[in-house]
Amino acid sequence: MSEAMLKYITRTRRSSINANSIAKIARCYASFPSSSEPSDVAILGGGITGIASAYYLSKALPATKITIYETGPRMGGWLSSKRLETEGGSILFEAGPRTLRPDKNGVLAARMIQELGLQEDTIFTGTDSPAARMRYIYYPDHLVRLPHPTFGMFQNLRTVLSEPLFKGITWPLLREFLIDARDERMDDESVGSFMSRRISKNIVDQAVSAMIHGIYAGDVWQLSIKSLFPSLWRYEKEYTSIAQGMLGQKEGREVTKREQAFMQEMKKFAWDLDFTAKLARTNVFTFREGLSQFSDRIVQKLKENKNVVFKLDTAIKHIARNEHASGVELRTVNATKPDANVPPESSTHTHAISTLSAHHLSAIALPNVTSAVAVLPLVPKIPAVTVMTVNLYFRTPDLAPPGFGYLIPLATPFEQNSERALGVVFDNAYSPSKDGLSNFLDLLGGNSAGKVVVRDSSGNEINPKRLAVVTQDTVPKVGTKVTVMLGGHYWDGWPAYPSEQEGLDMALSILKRHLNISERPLLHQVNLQQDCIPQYHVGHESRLKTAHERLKERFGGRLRVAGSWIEGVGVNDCLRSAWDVVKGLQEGPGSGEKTGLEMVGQEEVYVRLPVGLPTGFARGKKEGED
Ligand SMILES: C=Cc1c2[nH]c(c1C)Cc1[nH]c(c(CCC(=O)O)c1C)Cc1[nH]c(c(C)c1CCC(=O)O)Cc1[nH]c(c(C)c1C=C)C2
Repeated sequence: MSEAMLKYITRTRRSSINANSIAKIARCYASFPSSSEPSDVAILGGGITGIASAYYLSKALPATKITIYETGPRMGGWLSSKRLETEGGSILFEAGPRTLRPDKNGVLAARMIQELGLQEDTIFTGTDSPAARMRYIYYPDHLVRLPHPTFGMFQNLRTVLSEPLFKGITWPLLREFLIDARDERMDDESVGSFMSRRISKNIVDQAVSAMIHGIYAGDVWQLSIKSLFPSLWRYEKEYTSIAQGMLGQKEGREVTKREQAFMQEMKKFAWDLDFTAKLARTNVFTFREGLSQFSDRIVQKLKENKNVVFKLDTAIKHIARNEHASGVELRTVNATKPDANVPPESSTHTHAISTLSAHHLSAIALPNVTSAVAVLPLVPKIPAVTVMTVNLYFRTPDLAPPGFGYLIPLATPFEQNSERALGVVFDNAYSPSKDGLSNFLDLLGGNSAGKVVVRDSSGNEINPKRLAVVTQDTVPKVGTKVTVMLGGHYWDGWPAYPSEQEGLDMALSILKRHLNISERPLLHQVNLQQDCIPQYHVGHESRLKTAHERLKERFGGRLRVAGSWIEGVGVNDCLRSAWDVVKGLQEGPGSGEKTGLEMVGQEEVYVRLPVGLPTGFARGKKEGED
């Protein structure tokens, strides 16, 4: 019996119990969902975490009513792909993330692709492609191609010995295993501090800061080593050095029991083995219509389900436990026509999953009373950075070198990066056009008629199926497509951001200086993504633990959280966060203790996987196989 029911009965007992009140109790009992059954769940936020949570929930608990509340007019959040028309076709631009990786949490995206029948629209970029092998850092005044095993020992050695990028890095890296492990009492530190303590400050300023720009657009001197690279943090403690920790993995990779259980669960899925074989050779993947096609397909699937309701253009003003503590109450207004005279609409749900930012959630969870007592925010402050992405398309092909793109480290002199760019993505690398393949594809008609046989450069006949490549851009002759990334931590505390025109000018100036591109772009799109990447600053884990305690205390398991501020900032991490929060809801016992953050900072038990054991999907089985 619920806490609310008990309260009701106690109150009723004080007065006389008669037939009427017994009937009232019975009615009341029937209207209360059993203690923690998630029969009516509100999902706050229609970004990728929100819709993935709805998707997993609708599969795990099909009878549950799900309502997704989204402030904006569309679902998908930061996943935003747009097609721009140009001569003879169109070019697809991504404002936010553009590719996904199949490894680790990527197994969830892979699984959804199969479940949603998206394989035919998936663009796979191979592990042996230029995108996977050729990555660059701009330092101090030119692009440096990073060493890769496929370039051979001689070439790699030459790069390391001749490039200023590697100055003050190579030797400290080799003797890292001699450096003493940290003091036991140290609870966290910045990535920059950890790496300079164990290796050198040069490696931080010249290299690690670049990598951190490419993932978090953040400041290496503020971000937490414990939250961003937990295995490196652990190797130092358990093995006394990073090098020895890595060597230790040769006997079999160590994973937490939680990860092992997740992988085992993923393996039970009835994988299409052709698909997983492709994924095993894939570095990154995307879709014909960009990453929005992925979120759109999830939404389309959800729309087929009569238990799922979408509330677009609906801003949540307030969230609290309802009167009987048997659920949560939301107060919402129309986001397009906010009118102070129209009272907010109220709705009650047995549970809510918030996929909002930590800041947004804390703002709507403030108690509705004017009180002199300051109330602690539900989630302690987790900052976020703003990134401006500038998509550009030039008519001339190959204006950028082959490869994924380049990153700009902190150490790059100001005069080489006065615009404070973080890096540039060469979008052609993962998004091929029909061009180049078009000759082959034209021949295909003849081939299927038995007239023409297509051969590769070694004279081997090419299977026509191999040529049926999915492409994003539809122009007959592809030009150069790049995205310049600006801002991030460099813009922290700025009262205003550059305008679209200023962003465009800054991007063109960077490309002129770094790649000598002076052509005017045929197409461009400037996207200001405000507060798009949460920053896991030093102490992040303890902030999450605090949030867990407050959520538990104030919402008793009725409000759960998921999103990019919890398990990682990538799309795959958001899917994992959605998966985990739904698992938590599905597991009845102890649900009042659950918040979506219950796994944070737990004493982890590690197990060793047998050598070469692949990730969750790679050993998939056909349905019915043991
Ligand atoms: C809007 C800009 C973003 C920057 N980082 C991310 C976004 C969305 C998130 C992110 N980017 C990467 C990862 C690692 C895991 C992965 O999925 O690969 C994460 C969590 C790697 C990455 N960085 C860039 C690209 C194209 C990718 C591949 C994944 C993706 O499409 O986002 C380029 C890049 N991203 C940022 C910058 C400054 C940058 C510079 C070249 C910031």
